[in-house]
Amino acid sequence: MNSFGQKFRFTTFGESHGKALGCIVDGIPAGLKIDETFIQEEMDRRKPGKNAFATARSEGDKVEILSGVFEGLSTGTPIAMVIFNENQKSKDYTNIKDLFRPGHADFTYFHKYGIRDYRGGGRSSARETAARVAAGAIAKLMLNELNIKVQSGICEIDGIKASKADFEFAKKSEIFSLDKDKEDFQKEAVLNAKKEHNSVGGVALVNVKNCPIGLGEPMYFKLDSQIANAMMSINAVKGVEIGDGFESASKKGLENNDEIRSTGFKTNHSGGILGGISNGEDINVKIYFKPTPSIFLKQETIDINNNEVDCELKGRHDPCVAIRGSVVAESMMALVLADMLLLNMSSKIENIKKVYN
Ligand SMILES: Cc1cc2nc3c(=O)[nH]c(=O)nc-3n(C[C@H](O)[C@H](O)[C@H](O)COP(=O)(O)O)c2cc1C
Ligand SMILES: C=C(O[C@@H]1CC(C(=O)O)=C[C@@H](OP(=O)(O)O)[C@H]1O)C(=O)O
Repeated sequence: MNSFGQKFRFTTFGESHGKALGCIVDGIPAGLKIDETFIQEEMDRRKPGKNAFATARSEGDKVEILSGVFEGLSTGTPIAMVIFNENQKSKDYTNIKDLFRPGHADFTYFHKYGIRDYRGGGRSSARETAARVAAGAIAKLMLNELNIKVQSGICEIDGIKASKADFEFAKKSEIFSLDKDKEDFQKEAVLNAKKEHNSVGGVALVNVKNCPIGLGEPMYFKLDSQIANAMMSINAVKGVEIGDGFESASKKGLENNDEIRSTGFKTNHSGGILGGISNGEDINVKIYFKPTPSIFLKQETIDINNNEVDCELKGRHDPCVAIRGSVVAESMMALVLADMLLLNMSSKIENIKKVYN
């Protein structure tokens, strides 16, 4: 078992078809107001079974706080939260008991551990990300105290790219699309893939406003390396871009540099991070999700005895994991920033103010 973070630490437990999942969050200063309504709102944004664009598995994802909170305030001791599974229906998964689903973690889990919870992938199911969102909500409550805002949305589905990033619209969109004009095309792509028993990939954008200058350790715990680590730890994430990301490699220096004025940077190609340290501009990160591996088309695979067999899946699956994945990415960003704030607070406390406003 491992945990995430150095000062704001969390670890999760539980399986998709087990009794419950949850997390333990440690390192939160005492006296933080723990708004349970806000935690639940965050859970509701990610939870499955809400609409045609998510898996049909219906879960309430109600969070119960077991420890670390007294009279609505954090006590400075570990906060444990539990979410009971309600809609496991493990009989749906008997057909995958002995075979490895192409694109999923079955093959590697089996070979690494010699035992595998085949009920929907067990620990490898992104059901685990419910617990991350609960932990991320606590991180957000801390960030809110410093007016640091983390938001996200979908900028691309099946190659259909948003040409704007309207986070207010994304909050209302069923698929969290950042672009009102592209939303219908993106939705159509998801529904078509679903109709064809297939799946599509997508890209989420996470944006941070009011991040103070100075977060990030300059060598081995650079802010961008920690963000990349956090995002790549989410199921199905295959790439992370900071600022202009991969496009920077094909630009000239003059085009890519962000010129500096007394009022701040003129542009933000760097995505708010220079030398592994936040520069006070918005942090922008793109997260690339592959298409859902569990699809309902016939595929070739092997079973645990190395026999070549056909794989024909049943069950309930997201047609596009990027949609709910964007909420998870937002939570992971909040967790990284909360950790970095606590890590850098003692030496950088005087910098916990935005210089340019
Ligand atoms: C929010 C979210 C929901 C997901 N839902 C499904 C799903 O319904 N079916 C599925 O096969 N994979 C789903 N995945 C992806 C798998 O969990 C993931 O591909 C698998 O664990 C293998 O890991 P890897 O893709 O990171 O290599 C989901 C991922 C996320 C982030
Ligand atoms: C249940 C959730 O998502 C699940 C993520 C997932 C996967 O393979 O990642 C597979 C499906 O469920 P199961 O584990 O039952 O096969 C999704 O429904 C959830 O997000 O709460």
